[in-house]
Amino acid sequence: MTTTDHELAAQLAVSAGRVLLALRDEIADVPAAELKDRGDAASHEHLLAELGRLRPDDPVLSEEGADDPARLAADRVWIVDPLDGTREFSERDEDGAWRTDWAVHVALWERGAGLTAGAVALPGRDEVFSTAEPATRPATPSGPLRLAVSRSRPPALIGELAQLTDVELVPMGSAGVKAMSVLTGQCDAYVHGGGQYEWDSAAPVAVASAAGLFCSRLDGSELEYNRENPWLPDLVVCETHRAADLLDLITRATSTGDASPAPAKENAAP
Ligand SMILES: Nc1ncnc2c1ncn2[C@@H]1O[C@H](COP(=O)(O)O)[C@@H](OP(=O)(O)O)[C@H]1O
Ligand SMILES: [Mg+2]
Repeated sequence: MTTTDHELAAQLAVSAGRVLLALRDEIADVPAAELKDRGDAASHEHLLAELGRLRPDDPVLSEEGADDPARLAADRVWIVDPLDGTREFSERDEDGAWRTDWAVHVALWERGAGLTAGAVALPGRDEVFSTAEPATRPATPSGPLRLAVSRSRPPALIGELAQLTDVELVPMGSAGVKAMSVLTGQCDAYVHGGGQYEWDSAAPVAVASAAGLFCSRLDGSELEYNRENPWLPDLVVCETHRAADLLDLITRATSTGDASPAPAKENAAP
């Protein structure tokens, strides 16, 4: 039986997560920097090997690999972040348990259609969200807007939003974990500005969109993938009915200026 792209995205995100958990068990005592580097590399190698075996004609855009110029002419490109929330993967909480707010992202982009399949695995929680089985966001009680926000580098924009409306900030690591927190109802929105790359948001946006959530740039424009420069610095994920009000709020917050200039590319083409 052939595996669909939806199923493959989910299987690969889960199997890369297993590689990461096994590696961390094996080398738990190494310094955090080494754990991060070896985690990034092991998951990347696993994903590249499996995609090479199972989808040999499709180029891959990975945070951890040299950019493959062939992707710009390809009709199908896998966009993967082998370990999103790398910092959190290497850290323990105050009780000494490993943090669980890190993810594996696997997405498929197709020419003319955009993101068509994807999966976000949260291996530390034994969870996977994918386009194979789109989830439905549960109804949540009304109250302050619960915003998922970076725990290590919250964008200036978030402080400006908090001046304009009643918000509850919910800090956590990983773009995938934050986007999935909107899907599970833990948060009402994920708003990010100031920097990110296509691999940080591709799979979360594929999964969130398939589940009926609204996803766009901060100015409400479409998120575009497989661009020559993978810098994609901002993002909104929320329920559809909140989108107009939230984008209006973001416009008012950013009118005071939260410019996010593109840095030099970190994984420039060879
Ligand atoms: N200002 C910025 N510039 C570049 N990347 C950023 C960024 N802010 C967040 N990111 C990336 O987005 C992901 C989620 O970050 P955060 O948890 O802080 O929200 C992380 O991916 P990686 O862990 O894959 O590097 C992080 O590197
Ligand atoms: Mg990332």
